[in-house]
Amino acid sequence: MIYRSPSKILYFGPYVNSGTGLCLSELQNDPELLEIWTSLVDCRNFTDTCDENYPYRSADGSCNNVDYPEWGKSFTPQERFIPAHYEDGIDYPRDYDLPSPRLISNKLFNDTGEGSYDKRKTAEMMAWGQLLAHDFVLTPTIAKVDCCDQANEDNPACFTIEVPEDDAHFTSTCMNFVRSSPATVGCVPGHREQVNELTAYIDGSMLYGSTKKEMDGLREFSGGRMRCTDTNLLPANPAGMCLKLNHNDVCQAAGDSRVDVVPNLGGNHILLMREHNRIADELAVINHHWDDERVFQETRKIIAAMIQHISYNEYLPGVIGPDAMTYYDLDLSPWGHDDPYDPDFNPSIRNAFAAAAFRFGHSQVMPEQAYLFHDYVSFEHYPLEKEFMNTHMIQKQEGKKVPALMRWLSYDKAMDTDRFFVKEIRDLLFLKNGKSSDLPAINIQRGRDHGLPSYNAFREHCGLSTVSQWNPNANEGLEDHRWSVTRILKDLYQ
Ligand code: HEM
Ligand SMILES: [Ca+2]
Repeated sequence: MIYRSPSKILYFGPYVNSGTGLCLSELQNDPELLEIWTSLVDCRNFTDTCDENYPYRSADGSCNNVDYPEWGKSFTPQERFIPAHYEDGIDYPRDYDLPSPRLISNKLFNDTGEGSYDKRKTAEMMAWGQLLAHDFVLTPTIAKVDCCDQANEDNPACFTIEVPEDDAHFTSTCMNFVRSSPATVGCVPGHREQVNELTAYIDGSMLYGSTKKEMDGLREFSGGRMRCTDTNLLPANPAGMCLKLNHNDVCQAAGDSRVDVVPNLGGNHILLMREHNRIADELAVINHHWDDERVFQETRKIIAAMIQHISYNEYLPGVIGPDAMTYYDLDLSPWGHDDPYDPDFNPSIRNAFAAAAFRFGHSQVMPEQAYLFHDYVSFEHYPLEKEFMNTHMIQKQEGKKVPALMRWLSYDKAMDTDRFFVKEIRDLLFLKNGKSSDLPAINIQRGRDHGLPSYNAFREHCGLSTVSQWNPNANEGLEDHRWSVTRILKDLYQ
């Protein structure tokens, strides 16, 4: 599997679209194109050899499977469940005749009081989902560009979202959107794929990093420990993009660069870092003969196992329910080890899982962040829109309030998993200087950017009936949707 420098490959799309009149297979054999292609692309063939006897995971996920050393490695293209569907078969998003994602968001996702807190799932269910997502996928975008600026009208990195003129929140008719970095599979010109910058394995890479360089930068190199501040917080990241609204606030350094997005995420990162150091200290005491490397790697192995266990034993049953756990043979054995490892299965993240399915968690996002104090009665609430990229809740009083943040997550409830998204992420995402964005609208546009095929194509792939009529009572109707939802979809897509 080969990953190419994304910013360069971008120019392949416009070249093909510029009316050569050739189809992809012809282009692949066209000497002129191939010459341009080879001058642009950076084919990173995997050249390392795997040491079959090395007992720990590599930092970048390579060599997990010695027969396919690049499977699940960081900086490789994402896989697909079903083939990509672009307008031109190569890289142009399928948006012809499709409604504006913000219009869909207004009609389908707007929480006008129907959305409610989940009766059982704690806020930590949401927070763990986000943490877990940041263990297995980060899809880079091309650059930081203001695509609504006229100067970027023809920028191929841009794919702005059209905002309806009568929008109840946004006054501008343009919402910024930058396309994901392109890549292709195989060392030949091909259709557009997207990259995963992280190890696809649940291996704690949000804590340790997804390259050796990142990992080394986060290690203390003493006693097997991870670096932390004197007050047991994450080390500072001087290059971070957080808000720093208060004098002593700093951005945090972690294995995943999104650590500062919301306090619930930073809090969970701190939890893992502290747990690593707690275990490392204990292992070092009982194993005097172990050096720093041994203590670090053994601890890392235990932490990854803990993350996997929590995810499969507690989180996943909460998400899909006990019946689906059993149906898909996902229940863990109550004792001993299972060995369901399949060496022929590529564990790379599937594009539609990252760009669509696992974003279900955005519906669980609560409208606030909070502290809950020792008495389990006194709260201090902060509106979510004030907390995006804001590390103050974590760093206030040198981190003394982190336990109260984690207590809140373990006690209060997440929002229901449904079609409603709180206004804090639907209207006010990343609010700064009066400008903000809409997360579920971005999710829809991201699906189009990545060439995800239609809902019907996925229904077919999942063994569900395909739909050709709106009437839920008719044959080939949207029978597994409520009529209230079908009606909205019908208005939008008919
Ligand atoms: C306050 C909480 C959260 C915020 C502010 C947030 C925000 C975001 C943003 C801004 C993106 C990038 C969207 C894009 O440009 O395409 C994103 C992606 C994503 N989010 Fe969330 N999110 C939150 C919670 C969650 C939760 C609870 C889950 C899952 C249970 C989740 C799963 C994902 C996934 C899988 C992606 C795609 C990542 C990638 O491929 O790079 N997020 N989120
Ligand atoms: Ca990982």
